[in-house]
Amino acid sequence: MVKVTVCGAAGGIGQPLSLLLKLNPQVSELALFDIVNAKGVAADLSHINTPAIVTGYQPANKEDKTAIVESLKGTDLVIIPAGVPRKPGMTRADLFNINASIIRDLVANIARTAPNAAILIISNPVNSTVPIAAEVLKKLGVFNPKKLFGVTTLDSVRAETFLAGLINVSPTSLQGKISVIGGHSGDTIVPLINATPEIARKVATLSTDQYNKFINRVQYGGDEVVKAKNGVGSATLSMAYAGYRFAENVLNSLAGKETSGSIPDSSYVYLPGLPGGKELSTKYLNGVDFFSVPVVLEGGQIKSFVNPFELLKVTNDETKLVKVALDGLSKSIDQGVAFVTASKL
Ligand SMILES: NC(=O)C1=CN([C@@H]2O[C@H](COP(=O)(O)OP(=O)(O)OC[C@H]3O[C@@H](n4cnc5c(N)ncnc54)[C@H](O)[C@@H]3O)[C@@H](O)[C@H]2O)C=CC1
Ligand SMILES: O=C([O-])CC(=O)C(=O)O
Repeated sequence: MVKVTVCGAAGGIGQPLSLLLKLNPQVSELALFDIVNAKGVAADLSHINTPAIVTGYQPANKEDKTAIVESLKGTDLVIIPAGVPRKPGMTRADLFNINASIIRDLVANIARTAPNAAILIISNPVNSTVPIAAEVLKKLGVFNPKKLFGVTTLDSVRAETFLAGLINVSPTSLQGKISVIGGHSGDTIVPLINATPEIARKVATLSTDQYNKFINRVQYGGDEVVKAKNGVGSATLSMAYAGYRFAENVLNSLAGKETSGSIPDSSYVYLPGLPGGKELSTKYLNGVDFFSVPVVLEGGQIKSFVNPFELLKVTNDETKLVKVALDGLSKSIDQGVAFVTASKL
């Protein structure tokens, strides 16, 4: 019996993500929360002949807290794609002003109603919204760093797709063979494509220009979609796929299935809360505490992480990318932490 709650379920990501969750036979209850149209989406999905019972929760007005509380009661996993997406010309950081308070308030409700749930944050800027969530959970005394995940899977999905085209392999075959670490925006995204000898041999055939273009495309893949959608939003379908891929990892771990032997999917996490995480942060990350690393899951939470610098092959070029990433990350993390410090919960 697993209950999953999606906050922002009626949005561009929320709808296809909820569809994919409805198809998962492990999900017994799917609670859809949104400030608009959650009931409509729930009614629609509820006709699909899979076991999950789908319910929609929508507040009657701004003061109404019943809907969010009911959607969260007894939930095992909360996935959050609530908030505004980018328009052309905006960076993810430009979303902070609106999305920071949305995440703060949703996570405060989770802390009070479902403190043991695993939380997956999709809303941007992920580099700041995850620190916001962590600070809220800390302030309310229920922070479990093993259960807070920033969803960066779309960066891996893009890296697998774009690299496959360059080295002539099937994109699917690259899952678990390469890795993406760091954060989730522009130059904080660091693809590690030499992690396994088999792929590193093929990568060695790429020219410097091909390599640089590949890195840039993964780092700015989000902009490619924002531009193509031309004012209508950002990635939704590929994100729903990526979010589901990570959620499925969590669901599988809840069902007792072990993370497979290849490199597991990364997530943006609070390292000092994980065994060996503070050492990783101090030794390799200049004290930056939030970072996306491959995570091994067990029972719906993080069991351990793969230290990329000790267990995966990180080249000199990739080390330089990490240095650049740390700069941007520390600013975004500080901004998120300061926001919650100044907030009344
Ligand atoms: N982590 C990642 O890799 C990615 C993150 N994103 C981010 O995901 C977020 C959502 O994107 P879209 O689904 O395209 O946007 P959207 O505008 O289509 O949907 C957002 C939904 O959130 C709802 N919402 C707003 N405030 C809410 C609240 N307080 N509680 C519950 N629901 C609320 C809206 O009513 C709407 O249905 C954006 O911040 C976007 O930047 C998008 C793509 C990739
Ligand atoms: O680019 C955006 O704003 C949405 C996003 O995070 C992505 O597509 O990676």
